[in-house]
Amino acid sequence: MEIFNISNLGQIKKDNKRRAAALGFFDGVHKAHKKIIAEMLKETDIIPIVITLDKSPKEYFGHTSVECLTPLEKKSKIFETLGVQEVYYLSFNKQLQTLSAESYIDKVLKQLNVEKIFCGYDYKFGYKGVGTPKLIADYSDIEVNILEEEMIGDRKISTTALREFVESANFTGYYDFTGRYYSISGVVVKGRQLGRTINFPTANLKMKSSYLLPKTNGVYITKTKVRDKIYKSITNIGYNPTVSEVKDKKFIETHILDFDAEIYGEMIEVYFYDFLRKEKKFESFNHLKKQLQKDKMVCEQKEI
Ligand SMILES: Cc1cc2nc3c(=O)[nH]c(=O)nc-3n(C[C@H](O)[C@H](O)[C@H](O)COP(=O)(O)O)c2cc1C
Ligand SMILES: Nc1ncnc2c1ncn2[C@@H]1O[C@H](COP(=O)(O)OP(=O)(O)O)[C@@H](O)[C@H]1O
Repeated sequence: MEIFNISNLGQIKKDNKRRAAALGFFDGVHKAHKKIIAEMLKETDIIPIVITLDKSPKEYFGHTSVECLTPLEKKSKIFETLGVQEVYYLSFNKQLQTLSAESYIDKVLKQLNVEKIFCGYDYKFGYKGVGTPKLIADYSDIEVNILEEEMIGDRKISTTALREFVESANFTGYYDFTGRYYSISGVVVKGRQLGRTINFPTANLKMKSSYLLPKTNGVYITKTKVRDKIYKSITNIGYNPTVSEVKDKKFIETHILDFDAEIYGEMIEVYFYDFLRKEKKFESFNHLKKQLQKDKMVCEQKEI
């Protein structure tokens, strides 16, 4: 799969390849997103591509980073496993924000020889979001395919639903709506080096992107992918009140079961399965150690 980071629309070069494009922001890549992509992939004689943004308009207008479910790298990996051949991340900058809906069709869709588009019923684009799938059909010869609202039970499949699932630690809900357990990736960095002194080394995660996290600080039953293998793990999100008074920076650290290797600087991925308990301030480090032994036992016994 090829990835194109487009900071200026002039970078999109005309060629003679015919394309079908899935359009949208795709945060979380849920089952409705996957259906849009699957519909596109039924077109076998034409290159299947995704055209999306490098950041959400909300992030652009709010001038802050918004925690997301699938930062670009993760999103790209998912697109690749689904069979997408090209992804275009358009920089959401002044040029794109002020581009009229018609110019978007001319400078992006037509320039890429897009013959068919696939999108959700609520897809909007162009300056002030006035562009709709209907406008594409009226303004061009491009075939427009719209996926109507998809439900699971009585709930609409949406990124909003996924965000609620993550924040409230409803990881089975997230799984049901996406087909994947929620995961975050990061590099292992040095901490206080205390964990090993109680036989609980804990890999401290430094995330490259800003992920949405469960709201409650505490311990989660997780699995961790390290060096291409997956292990059970117990992961704490919080301020480590037993060893620290300050609350300026949240730590995410995981003790990987049945694993023993130095992994500083390596990339790991933590998949969330269940909430175990809230983070507590213990009387002593030894009391924390006893609790960690219990946490580990629960994790060992849990079928995940
Ligand atoms: C599964 C797990 C549960 C934890 N629970 C708590 C807790 O309830 N309270 C707390 O203060 N710290 C908790 N911690 C964080 C520890 O304080 C921290 O891992 C320890 O101080 C070692 O830190 P280090 O990696 O910087 O050496 C937990 C860590 C893990 C991995
Ligand atoms: N089972 C394990 N789980 C997590 N980290 C492990 C494990 N075995 C070895 N390690 C290594 O030990 C480090 C954590 O030890 P710790 O004493 O908590 O140090 P730090 O405070 O730097 O995190 C990890 O970053 C990793 O390199």
